[in-house]
Amino acid sequence: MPLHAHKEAILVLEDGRTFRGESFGAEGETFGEAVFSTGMTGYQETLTDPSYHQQVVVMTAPHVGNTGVNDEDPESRRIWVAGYVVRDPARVSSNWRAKRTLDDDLRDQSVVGISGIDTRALTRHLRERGAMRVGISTIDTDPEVLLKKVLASAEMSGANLSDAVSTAEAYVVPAKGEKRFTVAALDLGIKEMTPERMAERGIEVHVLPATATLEDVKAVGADSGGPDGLFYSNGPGDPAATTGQVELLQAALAENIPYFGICFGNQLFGRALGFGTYKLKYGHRGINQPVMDLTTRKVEVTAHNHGFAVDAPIDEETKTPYGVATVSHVNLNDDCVEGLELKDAETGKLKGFSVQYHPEAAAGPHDAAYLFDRFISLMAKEV
Ligand SMILES: NC(=O)CC[C@H](N)C(=O)O
Repeated sequence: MPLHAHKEAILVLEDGRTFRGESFGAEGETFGEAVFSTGMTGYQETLTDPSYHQQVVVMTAPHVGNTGVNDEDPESRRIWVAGYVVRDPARVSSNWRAKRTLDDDLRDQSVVGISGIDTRALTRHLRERGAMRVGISTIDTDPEVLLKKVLASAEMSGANLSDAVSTAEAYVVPAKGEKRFTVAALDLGIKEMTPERMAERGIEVHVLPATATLEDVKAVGADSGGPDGLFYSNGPGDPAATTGQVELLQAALAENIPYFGICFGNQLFGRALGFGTYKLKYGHRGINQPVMDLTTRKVEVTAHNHGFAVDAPIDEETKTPYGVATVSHVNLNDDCVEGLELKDAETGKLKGFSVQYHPEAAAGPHDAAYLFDRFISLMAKEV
């Protein structure tokens, strides 16, 4: 199926750098934080990851859309990226699962994109200057006009976005096979593959809205004494702008509810333990990031999507009101904190852990899937 006829489009960064191309997906105007993803596969998973809410994603892979869009790979109910930037969109979808083209899907979901851009130059610019606000427009292609609007658009620092992407109602993902544990999972922007990975290990997952209280958490599995564990998902926004969920986690830790967190859930775990968070220059987004598990010294190749990180000392124990915290994983590219662990100060038993990357990684790699088994061991009190 050929691409639709496309209009002239313009992309303007907040520092004034301008790129011209043609519209891809919906026509119109959009704003967000410009970030780049180095994943060569998994564009459907990227587009539908709620953590990308209010971000304009630049794909470094030059040819995007080859396998079209199917109904199995979305990570949530819709596309969340605020805009999409590609070099060369595929003109045909070549996959037996494809139901529509990427161009059509972006149009149907009113996602404004731009193609024909020198994405290598744009990525190099973002690497050198850092992630920044951007606008894409097919409505007014005067860079001066668009720049003014970009400068008036929302910043990512300080943005609290979880409520906007979270589920309105709690729901249950049943355990597959024999049910072993019941977990309360706070949806801060959860990806569908996360409860799935738990369910296939015998966990009944009660997904709760981001606004859930300690009572809501404790009501999960109340007939068998409350939840076996608490999980915090990935999600968009600045972890420093969140207080309610940090306090909820502190209250849960004080009650010794075993904890597992992914990505935003790692950052909020860090904050609950008293660490700060900071904005990375341009973040980690892709599926080939090398991370070392500091306990085993084993290196995993992992999927990432984060622009913030936890500020915690590596190779040092930190005493907290909830136990002793340590950094469990680091990124080998930039030594950034990629995982945290909390142990009981007296018994040395694990109380909670979290990682900054994505062990559920629907588009792969699956090196980190062992972390879901670790959550099982934590709830079974084996570690
Ligand atoms: N995927 C995530 O959970 C991202 C967390 C946070 N919004 C960040 O950008 O760092």
